[in-house]
Amino acid sequence: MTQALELRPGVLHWPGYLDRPAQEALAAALREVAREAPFYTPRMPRTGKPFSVRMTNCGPLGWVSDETGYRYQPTHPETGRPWPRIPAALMEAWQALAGYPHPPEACLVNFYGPGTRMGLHQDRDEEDFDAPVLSLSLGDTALFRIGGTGRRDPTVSLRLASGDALLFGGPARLAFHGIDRIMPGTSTLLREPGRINLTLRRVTRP
Ligand SMILES: O=C(O)CCC(=O)C(=O)O
Ligand SMILES: [Fe+2]
Repeated sequence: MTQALELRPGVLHWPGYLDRPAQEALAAALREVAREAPFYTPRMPRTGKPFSVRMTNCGPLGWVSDETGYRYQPTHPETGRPWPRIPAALMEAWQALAGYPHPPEACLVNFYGPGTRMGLHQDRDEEDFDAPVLSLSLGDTALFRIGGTGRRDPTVSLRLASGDALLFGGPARLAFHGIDRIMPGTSTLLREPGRINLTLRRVTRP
């Protein structure tokens, strides 16, 4: 396994955690996920403004957003069907990296097309903040930014490339983070230009 870099307390980065064959296998597993649970366009609470990022989920619960707010739910908001299972390779990554004895319950799958971004936010819709959030990236490199638990705290930027793993937990569990931009043409992994990010989350208290 590659060595983790600790960017600040509670934020760990494993560049190239998944090698190319593992990335290809995971991309194929995600195409299966997306066949059962198609990517959809979430909307902002209240305003209903569409996100530029498209999303789906796997696991017993999935994170969704629409006019009524952010929440976790067991079914896809458009098909009404249960989310597909979390691929085994992701469960293994959680076991290897999360340092948390209970399995993740949700895996949010984000698709960033060229030109999309994600504003600074906290992941705080979970009941269990003792568990970290584990992120894996596939496809084009992203410029990721992470700060402290205050919106105006100073931030650090890093590139998340295909195969990279990133964990934030402990003192950084509620750190503000976001994606400033996607760098086109930086990966040949996916069939279309863009980036997939997966975040594994524990939602309920065990
Ligand atoms: O795309 C990323 O690397 C981060 C995604 C994220 O912060 C989220 O889905 O909450
Ligand atoms: Fe997030």
